[in-house]
Amino acid sequence: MSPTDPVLRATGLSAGYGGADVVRDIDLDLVAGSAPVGVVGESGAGKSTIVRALVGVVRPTRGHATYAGRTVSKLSRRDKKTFRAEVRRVAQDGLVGVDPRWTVDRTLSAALTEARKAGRASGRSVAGLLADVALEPRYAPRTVHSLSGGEKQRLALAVALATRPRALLLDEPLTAVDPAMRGDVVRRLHDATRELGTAVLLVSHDLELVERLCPTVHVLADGTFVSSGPLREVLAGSAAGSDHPSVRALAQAAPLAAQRFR
Ligand SMILES: Nc1ncnc2c1ncn2[C@@H]1O[C@H](COP(=O)(O)OP(=O)(O)OP(=O)(O)O)[C@@H](O)[C@H]1O
Repeated sequence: MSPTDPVLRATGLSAGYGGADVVRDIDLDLVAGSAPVGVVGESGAGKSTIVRALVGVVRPTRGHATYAGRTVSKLSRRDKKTFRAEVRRVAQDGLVGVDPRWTVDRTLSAALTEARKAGRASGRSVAGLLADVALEPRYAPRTVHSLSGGEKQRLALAVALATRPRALLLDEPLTAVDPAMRGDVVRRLHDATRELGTAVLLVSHDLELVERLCPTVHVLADGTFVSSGPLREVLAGSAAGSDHPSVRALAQAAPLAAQRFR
């Protein structure tokens, strides 16, 4: 695979539930080392469904998701293991599969050991991972269940970073992190993913967060990407497709953000 080939690609991807498509004809490239890509759109538009289809949790009804050129839904058992280490999804409810009785230190040490076994060692330490998500060293001896919602979300990001992922799919990753803290976390996450060469997809309602991290965004409406470009241009109405009613509604629903970007 050449460095400019997409790690993850959706081509004409349609997917949904119970035989009804929620998203249609989605084209998306995530290239290692390139800038993060954002997806915004109203609640229920299908943003999470795109992420689920990219990781193979939801099977496309048309088109496909490919990982390093291979169809995600047809990966062999062995390739799936590599896929899970190299493509990490962090959703709102964050810490899936983590024992809440473990300490933060043990959780991250275990993630680093797994990464080494998978040949994905990043050279990071527990302290480095904590710093990547703006958690202070004093959190290391704390048990996972004692953390606040926002701290758990940051720990989930640190666990994902431990495997030096080729792609990180972030689905509302910082909803519980207080707004004052969010900027710092985003800055550090941005630096860490750039250093690791990780391709990032960010799905969020938080336009400020998307604007900070993603030079390019796609607006999802009626199951398809109706407008794409820098968020500033999308909200100001000067990007391709940004005269779509759903894009105008998005700009109106976020008047402060739209004003900031004007
Ligand atoms: N497991 C499921 N079975 C049936 N329908 C589902 C399932 N998961 C999601 N849906 C429906 O698919 C549509 C898209 O859901 P999805 O979670 O992808 O939207 P979203 O844009 O991420 O929404 P939000 O911003 O509120 O998280 C919604 O109408 C939702 O009710």
